Amino acid sequence: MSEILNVINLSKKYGFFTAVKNVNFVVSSRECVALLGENGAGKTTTMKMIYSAASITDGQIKVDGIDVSKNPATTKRALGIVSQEDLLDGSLTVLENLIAHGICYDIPKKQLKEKCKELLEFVGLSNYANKEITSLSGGMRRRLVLARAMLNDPKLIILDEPTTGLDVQSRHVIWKKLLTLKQQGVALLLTSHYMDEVEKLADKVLIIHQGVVLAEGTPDNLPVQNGYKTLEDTFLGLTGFDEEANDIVQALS
Ligand SMILES: Nc1ncnc2c1ncn2[C@@H]1O[C@H](COP(=O)(O)OP(=O)(O)OP(=O)(O)O)[C@@H](O)[C@H]1O
Repeated sequence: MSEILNVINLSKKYGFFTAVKNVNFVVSSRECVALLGENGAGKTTTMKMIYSAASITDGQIKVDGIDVSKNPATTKRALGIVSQEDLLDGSLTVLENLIAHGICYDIPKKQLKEKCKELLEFVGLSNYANKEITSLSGGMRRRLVLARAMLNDPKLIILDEPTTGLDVQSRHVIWKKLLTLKQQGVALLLTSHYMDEVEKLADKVLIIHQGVVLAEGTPDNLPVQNGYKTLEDTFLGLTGFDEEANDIVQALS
C-alpha cells in the first residue's frame, strides 16, 4: 500500500469560526478511511480543501506527494469526486453527461466514448446510456456520479455521503462497486451517517466533532479502545452523549 493522501495539521477558519482544527490523517492505496461526524462537524470542509474547492487556512495536504496548495490543477487530476450535490446536467443524456465531464481531462474523443461506455457497464447503467437524466432514479444518479468520478482513473475517490437517501438494494450495489475499486488499488475517503456503511467499507475511522478528531481506529477496535460495544455507541458517546467529548474538545482546542 502506498500513501496517496496526507493531511497534515489541517485547519480551516470561516471568519472567526474554526470549522476544522488541526486534523491529521493518511489514506493509502487499497484503503478506505471514513470521517464520521455529526452535521456541521467539518467533514465536507475537509474534503473541499482536498479537492481545492475551499482554501486551506493552516496546515498542508499532499495528494500523491504533491502539495495541493501549490499544485491544485495537478492534484485534482488524481482525484475523483462524489460530492453531496450530483451536479448532473439535465439537458444531456446519461452518456453525454459522462462525455462532457471527460472532455475536461483531454481524453481523445474515441477513447473517451469507449471509456464512458465501459464505466456505464461497470455501474450497471449501460441500458440507460441514451436516456435523459430525469429518467434515472436516485440510486442510478449516484451510480452515474460514481462512474463520472472514475473517468480520470483517480488514485483517490472522495465520497461525501455517497448513498444518502438510497434504498438498501442501491446502497449494496454501490458498496460492491466501491469494494471492487478498493481491491483494484484505489484509495477512498468516505463520509457517511450510516454506521453499517462505514463498517462495511472503512479500514480506518476518524470520529470528528466540532472540527476536531476525537478518536481514530478500525471499525472493530474503536469501540474496544473507548470502552463501548458498537461503533454507533462509540460515536454517540464521544460526540456529545456524555461529558467526556466536551472535555476532549476543550483539551485539544
Ligand atoms: N462557506 C462557509 N462559510 C461559513 N461557514 C461554513 C461554510 N461552509 C461550512 N461552514 C460551517 O462549517 C462547519 C462545518 O461544515 P461542514 O459542511 O464541513 O460540515 P459536515 O461535517 O460536512 O456536515 P454535514 O454532515 O451536515 O454535511 C459548519 O458549522 C458550517 O456551518
